[in-house]
Amino acid sequence: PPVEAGHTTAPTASVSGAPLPDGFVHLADAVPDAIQEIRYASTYNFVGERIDGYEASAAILTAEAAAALREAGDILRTQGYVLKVFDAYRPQRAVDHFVRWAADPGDERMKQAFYPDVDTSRLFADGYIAEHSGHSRGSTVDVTLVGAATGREVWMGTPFDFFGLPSHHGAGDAEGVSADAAANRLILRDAMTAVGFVPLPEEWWHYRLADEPHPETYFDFPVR
Ligand SMILES: C[C@@H](N)C(=O)N[C@H](C)C(=O)O
Ligand SMILES: [Zn+2]
Repeated sequence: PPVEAGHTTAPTASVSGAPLPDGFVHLADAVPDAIQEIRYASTYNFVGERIDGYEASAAILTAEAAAALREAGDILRTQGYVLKVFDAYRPQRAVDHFVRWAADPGDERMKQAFYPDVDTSRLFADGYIAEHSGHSRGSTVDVTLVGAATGREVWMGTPFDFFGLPSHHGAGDAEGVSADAAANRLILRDAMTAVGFVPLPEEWWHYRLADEPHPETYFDFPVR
């Protein structure tokens, strides 16, 4: 997957080879045309290192979430887009890694790229990272659009995991988000909500399946 210069990708996904808990699927099997760029399996993310629990660069979801995502992909294909997934199931140990990282305010190596205007100490409090994340329940996904004809990511006004006001739904001119980018966010949001996902107000890329099968369970099996 493409990463910024100086950063590394993770080992290649084993895709369907690795056994998963009952009810979970590899997206490479369930939604094969979705592009994957699993940032927490690489060093190009807001921490700046590969995140605990990501042993492969693979997207995993509950079967229910994967089926809904597939439907969203079907809708978007008719409009000339394919989905790109940055994160899906996230082990609790990965979230714990985020918590440990945030407790060390001296480690701001990725601040300029990911949270230039937000103090590390505010990232959890302001809703950009969760100590108990829907991702760990297996039915939440971070996604964007790629043009089917161009193969290029559609501009959404900020990059993925840019923590700050410009990433909020409803951001516009005042936050430096163009009308085109705002319209692109709506294309994604309309497709995702049509199939049962709910957006997160603070992050245009983050969607949780409303009718998730494990609403109380935070899983910790590794991504492989
Ligand atoms: C860290 C970011 N990609 C994300 O998913 N944030 C939400 C709030 C979460 O951690 O669940
Ligand atoms: Zn997310």
